[in-house]
Amino acid sequence: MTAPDEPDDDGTPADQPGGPATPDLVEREIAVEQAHVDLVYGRLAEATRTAQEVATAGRSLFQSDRGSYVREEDGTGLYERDVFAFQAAKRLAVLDAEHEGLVFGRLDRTDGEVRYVGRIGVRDADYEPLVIDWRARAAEPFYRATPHDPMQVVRRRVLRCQGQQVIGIEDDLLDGEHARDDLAVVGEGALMAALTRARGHTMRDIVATIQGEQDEAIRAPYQGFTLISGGPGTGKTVVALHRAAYLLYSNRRRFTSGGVLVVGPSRVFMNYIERVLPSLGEESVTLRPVGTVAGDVVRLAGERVDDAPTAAVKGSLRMVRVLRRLVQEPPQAVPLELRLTLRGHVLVLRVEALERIRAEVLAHHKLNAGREAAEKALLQALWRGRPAAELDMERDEFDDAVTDTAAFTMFLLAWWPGVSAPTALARLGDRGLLARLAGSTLSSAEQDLLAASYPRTADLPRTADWTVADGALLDELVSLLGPVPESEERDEPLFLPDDAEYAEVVTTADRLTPTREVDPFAEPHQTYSHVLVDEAQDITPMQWRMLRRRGAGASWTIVGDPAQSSWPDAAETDRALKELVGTAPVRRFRMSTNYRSPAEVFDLAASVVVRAYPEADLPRAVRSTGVEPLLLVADERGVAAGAVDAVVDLLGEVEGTVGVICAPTGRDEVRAALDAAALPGAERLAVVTSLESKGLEYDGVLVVDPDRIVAESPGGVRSLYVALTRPTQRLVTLDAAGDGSAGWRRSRG
Ligand SMILES: Nc1ncnc2c1ncn2[C@@H]1O[C@H](COP(=O)(O)OP(=O)(O)OP(=O)(O)O)[C@@H](O)[C@H]1O
Repeated sequence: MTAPDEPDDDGTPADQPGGPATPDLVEREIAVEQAHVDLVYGRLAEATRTAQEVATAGRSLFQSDRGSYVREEDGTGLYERDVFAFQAAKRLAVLDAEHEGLVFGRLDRTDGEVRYVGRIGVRDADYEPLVIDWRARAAEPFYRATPHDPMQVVRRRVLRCQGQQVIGIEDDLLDGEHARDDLAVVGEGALMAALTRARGHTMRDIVATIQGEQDEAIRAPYQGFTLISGGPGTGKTVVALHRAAYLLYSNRRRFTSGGVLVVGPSRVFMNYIERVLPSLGEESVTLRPVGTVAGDVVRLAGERVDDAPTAAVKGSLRMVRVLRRLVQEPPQAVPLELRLTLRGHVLVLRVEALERIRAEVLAHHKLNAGREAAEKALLQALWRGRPAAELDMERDEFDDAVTDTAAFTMFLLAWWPGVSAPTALARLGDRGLLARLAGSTLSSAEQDLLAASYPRTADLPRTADWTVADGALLDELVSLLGPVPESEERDEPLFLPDDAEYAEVVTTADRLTPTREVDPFAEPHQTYSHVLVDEAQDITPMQWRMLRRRGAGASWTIVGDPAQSSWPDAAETDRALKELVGTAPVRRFRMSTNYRSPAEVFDLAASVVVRAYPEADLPRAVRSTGVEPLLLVADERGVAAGAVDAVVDLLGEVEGTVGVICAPTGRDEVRAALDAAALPGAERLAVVTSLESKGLEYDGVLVVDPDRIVAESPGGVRSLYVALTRPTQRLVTLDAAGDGSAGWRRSRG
């Protein structure tokens, strides 16, 4: 591509590389870029029209008009030629609706070539590229070139657009030596411009300003495990999402047919990130909060959370042992004896024999797949115990006669019923049974907690009652029990009906074509060819097992920061992750720059976390606002009233969102006080717990009663660290006690 015509140069020194940009110059440069952007949109509009015409004409010709019959191969050729344009136009419609700017970058190279970079690749009628897809190799220098290693790029330009209008440009001069005299350089730098803009309620893509170290992680090969670490605000989440889009681009066949699963901490978080992939033109990724990953095998809402100590028991690897014992238990209310009459003779199997048979069958079969084997074993035992002298029968005849009796058939169904995972898990509410199963595995206090979380009612817990941690236990049970035979599902069905509502932001329906070789009875879990896990520091060992079932043959991207963990036993999660990785190849990337919080805010947060967690990976903040965090103390009216005052000020100080972060037991009171105050600008406000604030960000943040957050979270100070690192602009804290006793302040390093 050659450089588009520059408008007439008025010859002022301001046009020289590096010189100050006058408003005139900026306007003229914008006009140049607008001309190219118009060309691209014009080309796409033209391609859409042709594709639609061909589609319509082709359909009518093939369907009815025998007179103007067109040979099939001609029609196919027309379709093929325009399918690309049609698909591109369809994607553009998505992008247009979702996002500003299909074209966002330009590279001026030392050899005079100009390359435009955009969300998708577009060619002109002669097949010359008008825009290169950001994921293509030719676009790499846009993200990697630096003044130190310019990669043949003289000037990198970022275009800011609103719809199809170019409204701003930001340049970096990377190679002054090779710059033409008339090469203009304008703007303050695209990154800073992007970072200082106010935030909305959903995350934006960063495709125009991806930084070098981020780009390396995004474009890393897919095989094995890619582990991305870094402190708060270093872009781990956006990098992971752009990586998903990159993998789909560079290995489309593999990943669209095999599927990509993105797992995050909560539904709020998934809603926050859900627009990033569509804005990059990717609709085919499955997004799931970790609480509903098991939604493919059991019905669950996965919204409720257990209190911290209970969640810790349910997440521990020790639960595997408890559940294995649970499935060995005879189901509730099974008959203790088999007794039937055959040709006047009474045949009996007593409880000891039955227990032996059950254990033997379960040693080789999952419970729900074991009934046939159980039947055979019962027949064998009856045969061995028959009065052989008096009952003169061949074996086949004997078996037929026994299985024909109603007593045997009814016994078998009652003694070996199909058991669903929810039915099995609910039995842990039986404290006596739990003591038997977990006596040597869980402490008595832990058993109490577990039993109390499954109330003993006549009915099963409702779908909405299962907690996030229960999801992994139910999943483990499905894998231990196998699917319930369809004919006898008595409670919650194992497979979801078509209209089931579960939290899948983008469905995989398209992906699951009938050609997939998955036998749902052999392996009920949906599997994926790439699994991407965000906030991995909070994935419990039981949840890692659940995720592993979704990605048995997958490649993985795992993103996290141990210093933000809310799991009490960091070593145990670490072990679980190591077990998952095994001997597979591992690639590690560390993100080192905090793009979210100003230095003043991050310094405070860092000083708090290092005391409790000295090994925290502290990034360098890229911005500074000159405004120190405000540390307030509630007066005699209490924290809720103090929070309302502080929020009024914050709403006035920042343009975008304001987050109020509370301890779990304090949130409702603060929310009620804010609701009652009915503040103008309340639509910009969110009141959340520190757990719920994971992965999110707000322009202004009020952290209410930091000591209480530390006290109520299993992650302790690490949970407070999460809260303190959410602001993009302003941080305010509000202590409850006015006597200077706030522990978190005293413990600052
Ligand atoms: N290259 C970039 N250009 C523009 N903005 C960026 C860039 N990298 C990151 N950001 C912004 O920085 C903020 C933090 O990014 P992100 O949420 O991905 O960080 P994180 O490392 O996942 O944080 P945490 O661990 O705290 O959840 C987001 O607003 C993101 O858009």
